[in-house]
Amino acid sequence: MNVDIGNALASVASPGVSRASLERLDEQVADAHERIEAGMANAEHGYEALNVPDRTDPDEIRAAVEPVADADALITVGIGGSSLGAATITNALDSDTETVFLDNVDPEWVSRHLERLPLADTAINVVSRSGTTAETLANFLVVREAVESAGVDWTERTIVTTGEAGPLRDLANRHDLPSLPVPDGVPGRFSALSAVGLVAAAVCGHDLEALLEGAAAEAETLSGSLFDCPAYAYGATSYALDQRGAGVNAMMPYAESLETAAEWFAQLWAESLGKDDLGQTPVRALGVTDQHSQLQLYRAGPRDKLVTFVTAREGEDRPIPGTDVDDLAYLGDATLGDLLEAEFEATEASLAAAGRPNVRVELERVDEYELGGLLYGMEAACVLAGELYGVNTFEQPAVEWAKKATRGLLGGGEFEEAAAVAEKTELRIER
Ligand SMILES: O=P(O)(O)OC[C@H]1O[C@H](O)[C@H](O)[C@@H](O)[C@@H]1O
Repeated sequence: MNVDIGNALASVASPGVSRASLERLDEQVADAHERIEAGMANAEHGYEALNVPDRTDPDEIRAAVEPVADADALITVGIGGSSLGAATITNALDSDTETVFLDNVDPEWVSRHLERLPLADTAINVVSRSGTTAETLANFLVVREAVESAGVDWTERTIVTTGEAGPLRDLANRHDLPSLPVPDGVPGRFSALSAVGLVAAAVCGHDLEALLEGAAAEAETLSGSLFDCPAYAYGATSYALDQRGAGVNAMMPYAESLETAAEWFAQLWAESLGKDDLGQTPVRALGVTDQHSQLQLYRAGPRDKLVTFVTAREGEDRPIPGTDVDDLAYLGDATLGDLLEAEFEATEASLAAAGRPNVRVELERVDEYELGGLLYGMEAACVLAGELYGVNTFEQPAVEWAKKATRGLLGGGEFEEAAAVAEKTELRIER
């Protein structure tokens, strides 16, 4: 990926970061890079995530999915980091295999999918690093029962990706299911380029080598200066803008296929950096659609936002048919791609003209290689930002509280968090 931070400079935007400040920040980037390199070299928890492209074996993943390679549909049961990476890849790329991601326990929605899908020709991809996540295990039990009721042997259609030990690992062993490990030391939100994200990609027939090569090429750019490394340029600029008041980071891909990438980014940024009263709030937007809903706020609302555009330089195009309506004639000389690009450039310029900081992340096109680069690049940007904030990027203790409370409420043990639910302060206004 390439990154253009010109519209984040103080000469353009407020908040903005001056060239001189960036140069000072670059000294901290050099120190952070040293720390990151050492963490990678020693396979330390979290830093190991940046070694994933080197450590992932595409043959092992393809062998595990071989029994379901002919599936017409794929249900991935997982949540957060065990779903969003795979969804980012498969939603971005074209495939004949329909993909469904059960990352919610809304019963009506789950049932609707199960009633609609051709269960006899559907593969099931269960993913949980811990193997204990209630939503994932509950959904898996529901899917398994539905598949059994359809007269299908679920053990022949299921692939498990999980940690070395835990209830899901036990289940995979008991039924002799094809299973893959979640690499050690790699938190879920950093695991898209391991089996966690690549099983779904393999079932859909995507090029795993290209995904990993794109990521490896991005890894090659990691260096001690933000001016030489697009990922660090993005991480450092986002951090610097947050320090100057841009506490919101709205990611706005100009490609429908990249909408899920903004969701994946939101988890990465929020769970990794949101701690110790610090962190930048990720917001999901989509170009051009959200020009007609959120742009007003981004251009004229509080000066607390960085807008991150993600664009692809080339892609499939489609001409706009001509018309004899005079006022619409200009459209007939263009393509949908021309319109998309013109709208992107106009939006970017409109934010800059209003002094609102924005950064452009450019891909050549939306394919496996470029996606691998984007996923890896944003992960590296996040790790760098975590170093600059001085937070523990790789933990998410605040998420655990609600997990314990939920478990307690369902009778899964004694948790003081569950008791706190009953203590809610009320001020009800009723009709
Ligand atoms: O992969 P799992 O162990 O099932 O975890 C799934 C997700 O749930 C947790 O609550 C964490 O906050 C996420 O970081 C994680 O990606």
